[in-house]
Amino acid sequence: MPTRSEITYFGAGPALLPTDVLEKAAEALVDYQGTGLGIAEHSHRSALAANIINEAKADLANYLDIPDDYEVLFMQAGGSGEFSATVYNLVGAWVTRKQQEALKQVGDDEAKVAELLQKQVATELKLDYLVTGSWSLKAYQEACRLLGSEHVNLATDARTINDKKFGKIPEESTWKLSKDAAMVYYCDNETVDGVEFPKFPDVLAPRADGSGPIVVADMSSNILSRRIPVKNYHVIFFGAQKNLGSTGVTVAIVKKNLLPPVCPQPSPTLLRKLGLPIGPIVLSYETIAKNNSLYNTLSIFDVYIAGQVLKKLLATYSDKVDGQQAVSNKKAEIIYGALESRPDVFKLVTEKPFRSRMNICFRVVKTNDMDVDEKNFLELAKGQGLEGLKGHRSVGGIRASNYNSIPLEGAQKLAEFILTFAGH
Ligand SMILES: O=C(O)C(=O)[C@H](O)COP(=O)(O)O
Ligand SMILES: N[C@@H](CCC(=O)O)C(=O)O
Repeated sequence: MPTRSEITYFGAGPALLPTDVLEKAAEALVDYQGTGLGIAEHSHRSALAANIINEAKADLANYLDIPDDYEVLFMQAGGSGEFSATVYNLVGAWVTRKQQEALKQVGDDEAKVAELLQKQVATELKLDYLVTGSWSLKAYQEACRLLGSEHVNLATDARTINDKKFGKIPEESTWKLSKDAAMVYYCDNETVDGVEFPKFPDVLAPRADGSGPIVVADMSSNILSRRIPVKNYHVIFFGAQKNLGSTGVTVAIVKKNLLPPVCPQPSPTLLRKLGLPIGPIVLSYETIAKNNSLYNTLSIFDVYIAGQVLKKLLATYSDKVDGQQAVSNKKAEIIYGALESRPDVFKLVTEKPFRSRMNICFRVVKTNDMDVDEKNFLELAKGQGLEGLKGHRSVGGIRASNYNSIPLEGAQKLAEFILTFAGH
């Protein structure tokens, strides 16, 4: 049986966590700070739980330079829960904005306001989706399920320019963005398909006066690995189980102008009148923010692990996320470099400018039987302690997930294995 130190785990999520964080968490699970009780036993409403939440929030804000006009929320329904949460909350915010405008236009007459809003919902309510991989596709499908596809605009579908497969991002000039969309949604890094936006899209940038598209991004699999212009977004969400911590918490970074007092969610009565869906209370950003992430029982143990990972990142990199970004880029370069040096054996799935630094997807063609070659690759890799390299079941192939906890030596070891496997 291999020991932990003999394995480099390239799984896509849940992913490797730093060993010292796990050792400390294991102690905390039995006895947290000499209290005689474990961290998963203490009340989530205790002062120590509040400290853990507040420190994790502050450390995340520090590491990513999140401006003061954003709220950090710990939520619980995973990335998939956020596919729904973003729809409910952003549609609600759109209705509130239109309601505020209608009040100015027709005065305080409830029936007239509702009538005007009904017309606007029918003719103007649109959510824009940039579909560049399996996860943004799922988010798009969820929006269609909740709202009806007449309200969901597929602003771009990357498969249309790549032989019906994901692997490229269409030119921004071809995106069909709606006027005044309730949100423009995209997934910054597609875990399954290995596609990452090289930078924030120019066409979505805010104007000089701060106005512009309402941008929402899923950063589940590349958060904490590069600097992001937080101020360009209204919502950034991510599951913890790749770069942040253990499965069980999902973070939403929400711009405060989506929350009360600026933008309270519409009443359920109004939403019912408008025929719009009413979200579960546990997915309401407003409710979670009002309760400092403790509307209902939260796994403080998972927040604690996330907090410890952040403390380790802050202690390792004096320049915070920039330091990690340099290391992440270097590790990706090492692995891609090895693969690119043997195009006769390895076929990279993603076009170069859009290659994910986090999920490196490729096929192995050494003989004329790819299945056998890939099985062989995985088996030999495992023999070297290189695990978790199997591609997602929906697409097959090989995928090396290069998250923050993979050390530089781990990337080097994989690169050496790649070259040895290719042979002469
Ligand atoms: O984006 C990914 O990669 C993911 O793994 C999803 O965020 C996972 O979603 P959930 O399983 O947490 O719903
Ligand atoms: N996040 C993982 C697992 C997703 C799943 O299969 O549910 C992946 O993209 O590979």
